[in-house]
Order: sequence, then structure tokens, then C-alpha cells
Amino acid sequence: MTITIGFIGAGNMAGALAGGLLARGHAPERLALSDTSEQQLQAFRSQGVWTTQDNQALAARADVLVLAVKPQVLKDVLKPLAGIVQARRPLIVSIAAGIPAASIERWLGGNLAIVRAMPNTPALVQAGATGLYANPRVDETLRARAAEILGAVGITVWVEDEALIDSVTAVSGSGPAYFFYVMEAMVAAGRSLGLDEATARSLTLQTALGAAQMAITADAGPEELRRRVTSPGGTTERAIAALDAGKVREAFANALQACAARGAELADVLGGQD
Ligand SMILES: NC(=O)C1=CN([C@@H]2O[C@H](COP(=O)(O)OP(=O)(O)OC[C@H]3O[C@@H](n4cnc5c(N)ncnc54)[C@H](OP(=O)(O)O)[C@@H]3O)[C@@H](O)[C@H]2O)C=CC1
Ligand SMILES: O=C(O)[C@@H]1CCC=N1
Repeated sequence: MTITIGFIGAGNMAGALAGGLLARGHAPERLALSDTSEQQLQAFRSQGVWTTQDNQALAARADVLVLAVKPQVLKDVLKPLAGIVQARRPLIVSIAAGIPAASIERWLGGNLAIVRAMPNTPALVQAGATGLYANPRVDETLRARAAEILGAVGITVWVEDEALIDSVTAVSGSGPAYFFYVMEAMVAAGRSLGLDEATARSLTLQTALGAAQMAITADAGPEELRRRVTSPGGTTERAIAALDAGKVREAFANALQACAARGAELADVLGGQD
């Protein structure tokens, strides 16, 4: 890619995306990052990435401007950039949870091509999953560009209804945290069954990796794969019965519902501001 991709905010998610792009061979001189914190920028600068603490300077060189600050500060970050963005007209890619494309467009002065992307942190190891939504000003070339950038670090899917970005957030944007939570719980349970920490951890993580690889490559869905582990009258059956008794499915349904609802709430609370 000969375009310059500029990230405003060099935190966890920008770090995962930029790190993933670098690992895929994206030229460091074609990446730029800005952050208020010099500390956040140091590791990237040492890899040859252009960095600054001045968002205006970042916006002045970006062909694609990735918005990677917290939703709560996005309006204050964007309003001072409206002039430079209107002059340069980069493709805007916002990864901020909840904030509607229309709010971003308004804060930046209007009439802009905006893609909302909901990536996840496994982008750092090129195993990301990203949902994408394009506003009507994004043409096919810009769509392809956004998909190429996020596709460098994992799979991408487009949704044509912006509200579905909150659903993507619930499944995959926040999703890694659910799997880490399950891993934490399994390691703790393994320890309480007498395994040492290192053993419980390595068995848990390898099992998670193996299960995911199987689920991706197998000829059957997760339900059938689970059935194949579950011998009638055996051990797994008891474990699944305990999970069902603990209403774990319902807990996941509630968790994803709460996650998506928070996205909509952020849009109401923060997106409506002038
Ligand atoms: N983390 C995740 O898994 C995912 C996050 N997202 C979205 O990505 C965005 C970033 O999240 P995340 O990376 O976790 O957050 P982080 O807090 O890790 O990163 C945000 C960075 O922006 C910096 N920052 C704050 N104000 C400014 C400013 N005015 N100009 C430039 N940089 C600034 C912050 O510095 P400081 O810390 O000093 O304030 C911080 O380094 C959010 O909008 C979130 O919704 C989307 C998908 C997944
Ligand atoms: O927790 C959050 O708000 C962000 C968005 C998705 C993952 N992390």
C-alpha cells in the first residue's frame, strides 16, 4: 500500500492494528501515529513509524485517518481537525465504539467518506475479526481500501445497517475478553483441582487454540464438535450439565445484549452532541 495510514490514539487497539500491519510487512514509513502520551509512541518510533503528539500534523499527512481514541473524547479530538480534514479529505475510519458515522461527519464539517470499523485485539497476531460499515459517501475504491487495511490483520465482514455494528461489537469487538474470562476461570478451576499454575495455564490455552482451530476447519459446527467430545455417561456430560445448571448460555445472551445496548447508549449520550 502506498498510502499513509494515520492513527489518532496509539493505545491498545491502534497498537494491535498498527503492530499487525507492520508484522504483515506494511512499510513503517507509511504508518503514522499520534497520541497525547509520548510513552505510547516510543515503541512505534523505534520501528521507523512517524509519530507526533500533534493531531493536526498527523491529519496533514494521512490518506486514511483512523480514529482510535476513546468515544468519550472523540468529539473534542475531531472538532479542531475539521479544517485540515476538509482540505485533505482522507478516508475516515473510526473504530470508536458506539459513535455514529453521522456524528463524526458533523464534527469534521460534513460531506466525508466514513467507514466505521469494529476490530478486535487479536489483530496483533493477524487473527483479528472486524465488522465494517460504510456511509453512502464511501465508493467501491474506498471500501476496498478499508477492507484491505483491516483485512491485513484478520477477517472482515461488511454490514449494511449501521446499527449492526453494535451487534458486531457484542460478538467480536468485545469478544476476546469473554474468551480470556473463560480461560481465567478454567485456569483457576484447574488449580483448585491440584494442577500448578503453569500446567493449568498451558493446558487451558492449548485447548482453546485447538478448539478454535477445529471449529474453523472442521466439517461440522460447534454443537456437533461438542457432541463428539461428550461420551454418553462420561465426564464431559457432567461438566456440560453443570454449565447448563449455572445458566451459562443465558449469561452469555445477557452479556452480549448488555454490550450492544452500551454501544447504543454511547451513541445517544455522546453522538448527539454538537
Ligand atoms: N480495546 C479494544 O479491544 C477495542 C477498542 N475499540 C475502540 O478503540 C478505541 C480506542 O480504544 P483502546 O485502544 O482500548 O483505548 P486506549 O485508551 O488504549 O487508547 C486510546 C489512546 O488515545 C490516547 N488519547 C487520549 N486523548 C487523545 C488525544 N486528544 N489525541 C491523541 N490521543 C489521545 C490515549 O492516551 P491516554 O491514555 O493518555 O488518555 C490512549 O493512548 C475506542 O474508541 C474503543 O471503542 C474498538 C474495538 C476493540
Ligand atoms: O470495551 C470497549 O468499549 C471497547 C470496544 C470493543 C472492545 N473494547
